[in-house]
Amino acid sequence: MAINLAQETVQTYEVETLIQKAKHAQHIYASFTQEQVDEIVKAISVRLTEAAEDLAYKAHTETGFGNVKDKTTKNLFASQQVYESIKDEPTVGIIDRDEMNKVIEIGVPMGVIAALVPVTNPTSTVIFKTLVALKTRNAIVLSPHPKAVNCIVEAARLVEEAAVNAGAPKGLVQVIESPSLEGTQTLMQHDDTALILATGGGPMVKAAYSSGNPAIGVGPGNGPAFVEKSAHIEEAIDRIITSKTFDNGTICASEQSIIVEKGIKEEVVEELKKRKAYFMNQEESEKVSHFIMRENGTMNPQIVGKTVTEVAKLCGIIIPADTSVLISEETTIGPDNPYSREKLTPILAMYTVNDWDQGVTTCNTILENEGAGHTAMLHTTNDELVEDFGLRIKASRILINTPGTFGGIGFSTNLAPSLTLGCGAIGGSSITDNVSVRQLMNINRVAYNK
Ligand SMILES: CC(=O)SCCNC(=O)CCNC(=O)[C@H](O)C(C)(C)COP(=O)(O)OP(=O)(O)OC[C@H]1O[C@@H](n2cnc3c(N)ncnc32)[C@H](O)[C@@H]1OP(=O)(O)O
Repeated sequence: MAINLAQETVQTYEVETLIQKAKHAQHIYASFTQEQVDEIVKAISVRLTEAAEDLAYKAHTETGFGNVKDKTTKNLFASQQVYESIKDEPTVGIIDRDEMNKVIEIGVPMGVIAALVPVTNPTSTVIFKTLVALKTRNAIVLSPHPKAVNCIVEAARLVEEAAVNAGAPKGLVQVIESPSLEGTQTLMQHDDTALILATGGGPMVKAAYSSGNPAIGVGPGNGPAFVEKSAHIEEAIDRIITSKTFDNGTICASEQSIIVEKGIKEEVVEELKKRKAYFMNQEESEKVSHFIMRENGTMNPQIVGKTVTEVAKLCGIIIPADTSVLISEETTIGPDNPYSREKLTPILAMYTVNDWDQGVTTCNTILENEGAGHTAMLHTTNDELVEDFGLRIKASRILINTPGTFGGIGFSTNLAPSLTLGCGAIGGSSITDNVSVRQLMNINRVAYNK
């Protein structure tokens, strides 16, 4: 007990030191001009683009999740696409003058951002969160998931180095190198923490919300993909398989179930089989079901981000070597049916519905079970149904004819490119936006008498 207390005190002290270093650097940085800030952000983008593959390799080796090729793409998405989307955005001083309404907007930094970094997308999340934090003249303290510390520390080191070389004050990017519950809580509850960006497992996100500081948290996803009867089936299945297999399913906007109208089911199944989906029989489904969740009701890290072959081996089922995803046909939705929940691995549930209305209801029941406010997909060629789906579905990102993984993060859609996706009030979040620079600065307004 005495040893634990001593360790906790050391960790609290370390975190306190990191926050003070970040705070000091941010005070200096707050006086930087837009041009200076933009040079720094550009330098980070260039350096982290160069390092994308190496960091992907390190993230894969350390976590055992996903694969190097897709992690490289995720890193490049953060260093290039996120950068492109923010580079011309004004964030310093007067950012807008509305002459007609006589309102002037002024961008003000928040201060020190506390950023939780998940094990599923570690290095890409570091690149994303540091870019948006530094573009808005904030400092950032990163709290790594304990199983991805080394790659997160390395990514943060490269960001800090690039920033300093481009003229930033030392200390804007800090990392907790020995993460612990105690240390993370100290960070989240600290008076000098301006905002928490919490991406990760449910308990961590809840802890962020109860810290007493403003927080933007990302709840679980559980995206249903509704293949409606007018859908272009070959394209729809191509999108779903590409999305679900990307980095072995680690993106929270990825598809978790397919909802298909019974009139087109046969064609959909045929197309899925063409794309090497493996339909499990009841016995196989039962075996795999025991590995999806762990006893505490959260996702089992043994299957997260693994290849379909690894999952099959672990669960004791035999599948063809070229299998893309495992599919379990389901009829029930609820906390006790793991197939109806989030599975960040190449496993999908499939539900058959009679018609459009039942399909929409099924999507909502799945989201109410888990993932409310996150993401849902519709595959259709009928524009009228798109609006009906949009009006009825309980998701912040309602994606049409696009892969969930890429559509949700703004890679294949025009949503803001982001790796932190708001889930709205229904998902326990204050916003439905894809987080970007707008959510990381305060906007003061000068307003004249009408
Ligand atoms: C856009 C996007 O795609 S974001 C994706 C974000 N979504 C997710 O990460 C999915 C939800 N995550 C999970 O379910 C889990 O993290 C898993 C299954 C992926 C991994 O499980 P595990 O390796 O067992 O880690 P788990 O998240 O349960 O945390 C283990 C411990 O690390 C701590 N921890 C987790 N994240 C952090 C963090 N960022 N900083 C400090 N500590 C952390 C947890 O509090 C927990 O502590 P405890 O053991 O004292 O309770």
